[in-house]
Amino acid sequence: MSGPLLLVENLTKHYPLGAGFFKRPFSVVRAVENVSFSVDAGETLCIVGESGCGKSTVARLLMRLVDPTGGRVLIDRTDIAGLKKHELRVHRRRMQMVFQDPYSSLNPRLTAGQIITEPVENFERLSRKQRNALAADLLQKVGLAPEMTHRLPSELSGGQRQRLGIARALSLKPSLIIADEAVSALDVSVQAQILNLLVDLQQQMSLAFVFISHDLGVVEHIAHRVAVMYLGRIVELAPCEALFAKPVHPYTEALIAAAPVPDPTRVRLAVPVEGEVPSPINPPTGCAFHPRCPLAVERCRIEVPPLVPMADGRVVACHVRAPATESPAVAAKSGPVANSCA
Ligand SMILES: Nc1ncnc2c1ncn2[C@@H]1O[C@H](COP(=O)(O)OP(=O)(O)OP(=O)(O)O)[C@@H](O)[C@H]1O
Repeated sequence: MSGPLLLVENLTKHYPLGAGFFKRPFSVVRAVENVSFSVDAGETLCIVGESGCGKSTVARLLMRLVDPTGGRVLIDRTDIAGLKKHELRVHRRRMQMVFQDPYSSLNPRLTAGQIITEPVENFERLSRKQRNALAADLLQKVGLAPEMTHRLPSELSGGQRQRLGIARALSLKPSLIIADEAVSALDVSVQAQILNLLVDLQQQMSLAFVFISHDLGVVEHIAHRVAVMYLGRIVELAPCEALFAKPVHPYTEALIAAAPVPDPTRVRLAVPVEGEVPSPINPPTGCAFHPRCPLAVERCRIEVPPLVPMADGRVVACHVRAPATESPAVAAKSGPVANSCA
C-alpha cells in the first residue's frame, strides 16, 4: 500500500459552551485548530505539550469518539467521517487505544483472559480452546505468565494492568495504536519496561503509534517524529533527534529546558517558559505563544504564523525563527545535546 497509514488534514474541534437564545453557544473552546500530520506503518509519532493544549482531543478525534468541527482523518486513504456505524466498527479493528489509567479502563469483574479476548469475541464466536489459546498467546506477547489469565485486575500491579491493556489493544491485530499518556501513571522503572515492550511489539508487528505524552523523557525514548502542540495548534513537527538536538520553536525550546535532565553532562537549553497556557476560550491574537515568548515581535501579536518547512524535514510555526518569507534553513541558536531517540 502506498501513502501514509494515517493522514490528518486541518483537524479542528471547537466545543460549544453553554446555550443562549436559539441554542447558540455562549462561547467555544478552541481545543484543536487546523492540525495536520501523517503517520506511516511502523512509525511512532509523539504528540507533546502542556496540559490543555488539545492532545487528548486529537486522540478522541482519531478514534472518532468525538466528531470534528472541521478537517478530516484518513486511515489507509479512507475518510473515517464517511463511515456508517457498522463500517466504523469494522474499521476500529485497525486502530486501538491504550489509556492512561489501566485500572479504570479494565472491567474489574472480568478476568485477565476474558478482558483480552473480549474484543475478538465482539466480532466472532470462539470455542473455549480458541479463547484459551488466544489469551495465552496475548499474555505471552506482553510478557505476562499464562497463569495470570484467571486473575482479576485488582490482583495485578500497575505495570501488569498496563500490559493487560496493551494485550487487549493487540487482540484485534491493529495497524495503529493510540496511546494517551499510557505510562504516566507508572513508576519510572515500570515506565521503561512498558516503553521497551511497545518498541519490541512495534518491531514484531510493524505497529504504528500515536503516542501522547507530556513527558519529554518518555517521548525521547520512543518517538520517531514529534509534534509539539500549543493551545490547539502544532507549532513544530520534527524528526525526534533533530527536535531534541536543536529545537527551533521557542516553545519547544522552553519545554525541553523545563524537562528534568537525568544526564548531568547534558547541556541545558534556554530558560524555562514562565506563566500559564492562556484559555482556549479566548486565545491571544496572532501567535498564541506570543504573551509568553521572549522573542515576540509586533508581527507575532497580529498574524498566526503558518507552519514553514525547514531544510532538515521539520515544520515550524514561528515568525522569528521560521519566517514564511525568508529562507527556511533558519537554525535555532541553541547548541546540540546528546539524545536517545528511537
Ligand atoms: N467535552 C469538552 N467540552 C468542553 N471543553 C473541553 C471538552 N474536552 C476538552 N475540553 C477542553 O479542550 C481543551 C483541550 O483539552 P484536552 O483534554 O484535549 O487537552 P490535553 O492536552 O490532553 O490536556 P491534559 O494533558 O491535561 O489531558 C481544554 O481547554 C479542555 O478544557
